[in-house]
Amino acid sequence: MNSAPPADGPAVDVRGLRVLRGGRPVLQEIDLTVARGSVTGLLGPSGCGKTTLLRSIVGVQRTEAGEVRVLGLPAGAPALRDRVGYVTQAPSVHADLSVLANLRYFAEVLGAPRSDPARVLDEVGLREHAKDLVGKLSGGQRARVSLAAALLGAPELLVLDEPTVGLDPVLRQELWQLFHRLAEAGATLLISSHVMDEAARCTALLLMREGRLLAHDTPRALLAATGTADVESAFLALVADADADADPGRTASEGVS
Ligand SMILES: Nc1ncnc2c1ncn2[C@@H]1O[C@H](COP(=O)(O)OP(=O)(O)OP(=O)(O)O)[C@@H](O)[C@H]1O
Repeated sequence: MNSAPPADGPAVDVRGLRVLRGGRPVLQEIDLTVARGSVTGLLGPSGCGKTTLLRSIVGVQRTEAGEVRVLGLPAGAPALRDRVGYVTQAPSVHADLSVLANLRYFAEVLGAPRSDPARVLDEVGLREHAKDLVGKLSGGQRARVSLAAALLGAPELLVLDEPTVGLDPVLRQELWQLFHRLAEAGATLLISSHVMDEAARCTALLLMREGRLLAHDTPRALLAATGTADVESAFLALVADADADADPGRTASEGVS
């Protein structure tokens, strides 16, 4: 008999994930869970594999090995379509339609309530721009239209790829407040960033480097474990540890030279 997936398991459960892109391994031995209701930050330098990991979680990335489960189901399962919202780095909204027309269109496709476009417009602070053509908006405004589209239907998991890039500090702060409001209302947020100072705003952190997970902890526990005062220093300490583990001879020879 098929039992229903547990509603209290992790929002995301990744085991032994390995991904090749262009014939090269870009994710290796990734094991992680994302707790329901968390605001989890996925941090790491440009090119370390953040987007590839997010794509694997939303089920649009071909994987080589391992298992990715989302809300108890295999990543990309049709039943997850309206339960997972995904915002890519490139705006996925139509430039030649107004903001509201875009949101009405996506609401229709998703079968979201008719009142949803107005609700999400308010949430991202774009109500005054409802009638503007998306193509005439600023980059930051366009990014918020993509975010609004992902909020339609109130998905349980939101996967956001660098949602605050190019936004001014006030807007960034407003968006982080929105992320926490959504989490308090029961959603789970997985948010990538290469800006380490955004880490402190997360309830959990995944630190990545060169296709591997370096750490998975709360910001506070990470600072305590590394004896550092900020996440950037913690990251550098973890990198130094990982390098020493990978090449103990280097540290030893550095010690005698
Ligand atoms: N379509 C592709 N074909 C081949 N290799 C790719 C492709 N897309 C990405 N890669 C490679 O995969 C690796 C991981 O890329 P990915 O976009 O996941 O990193 P990222 O951490 O999200 O980077 P950024 O912060 O710059 O967006 C990089 O080395 C990149 O060059």
